[in-house]
Amino acid sequence: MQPIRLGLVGYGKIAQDQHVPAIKANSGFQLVAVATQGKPCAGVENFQSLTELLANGPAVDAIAFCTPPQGRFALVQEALAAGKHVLVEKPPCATLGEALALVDQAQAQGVSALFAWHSRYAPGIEAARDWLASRTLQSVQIDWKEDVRKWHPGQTWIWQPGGLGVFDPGINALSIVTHLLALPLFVEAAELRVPNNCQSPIAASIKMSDARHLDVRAEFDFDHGHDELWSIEVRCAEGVLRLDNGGALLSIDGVRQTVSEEGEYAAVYRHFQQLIGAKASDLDVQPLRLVADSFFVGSRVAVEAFYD
Ligand SMILES: NC(=O)C1=CN([C@@H]2O[C@H](COP(=O)(O)OP(=O)(O)OC[C@H]3O[C@@H](n4cnc5c(N)ncnc54)[C@H](O)[C@@H]3O)[C@@H](O)[C@H]2O)C=CC1
Ligand SMILES: O=C1O[C@@H]([C@H](O)CO)[C@H](O)[C@H]1O
Repeated sequence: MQPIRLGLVGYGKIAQDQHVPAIKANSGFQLVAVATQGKPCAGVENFQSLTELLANGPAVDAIAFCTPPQGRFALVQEALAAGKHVLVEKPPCATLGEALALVDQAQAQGVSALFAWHSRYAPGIEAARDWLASRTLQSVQIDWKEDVRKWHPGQTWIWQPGGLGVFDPGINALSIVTHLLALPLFVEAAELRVPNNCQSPIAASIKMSDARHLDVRAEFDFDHGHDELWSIEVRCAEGVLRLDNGGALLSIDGVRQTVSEEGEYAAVYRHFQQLIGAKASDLDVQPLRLVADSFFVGSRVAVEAFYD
């Protein structure tokens, strides 16, 4: 079977760290062209824009998007209009409206599309979801804290409108929790702590609940120490489930559980390949809705300026 000919737009940090290695390790894909505004990708044809890639580049079946969320909507629209399958990094767009429009356009075009919530593919997530399915949940505590200087060095877009600030990593925790829980979550209150030289928060506290009044709390921090804290604790009547290291580690009542050995991005691309084969799509906007609602109801607290 011929490999899926893949173009990639936005050869930046995550494309270099995760996407290109995962593509190269999956014989179902062949990376044939890159469109980027930064350094070129070795070994493939490079273009300054998606438009140029589509017009003058090699034939592609699918496009992976690793650009910042601002401006990504028009790029994905262009690929869909050209009949390409699309894999879109999180968050899918800068606004919920854009994401919903992409859902409709992908369906109308009859191509496969994936909003790639990469943290949902962490090794412990499916085992955690299976365990929780038959338990009586009482509360959820999310602590998602990392150093923006480590994970987004020099990236000014993240502090601009649409860049989400600390919700850029925090949305990963929301993508896990919305995958683990059976009922939709609602934002009851939020506090967004915004540096006085930024347009998006550096830290946030969020209180959420569901129709059964489950108590879900989240603490996000982008100015954390070098050792990340990416943990989710679910207290149930039957015991306590913890996901640590972004979902790579799962423990139940303090006992470490056996989890998948597949990495996040290997699983993301395997899923994309399966969707294309099945002429299907996977386009969940719930994590982005929770971020939007946090911005709607969140109180703003000005904090000291942030400098990279
Ligand atoms: N940095 C990280 O650790 C992770 C980032 N992500 C997500 O991946 C996305 C990108 O993040 P990073 O790679 O860190 O950002 P980045 O700033 O390192 O890379 C973005 C790339 O897109 C290119 N670009 C921007 N506009 C373009 C356009 N119109 N056409 C072609 N290329 C364009 C830039 O030249 C740059 O190379 C974000 O949505 C982020 O949330 C996901 C997982 C981890
Ligand atoms: O999606 C993201 O993941 C984190 C970090 O790379 C851990 O995976 C990053 O801040 C955010 O963009």
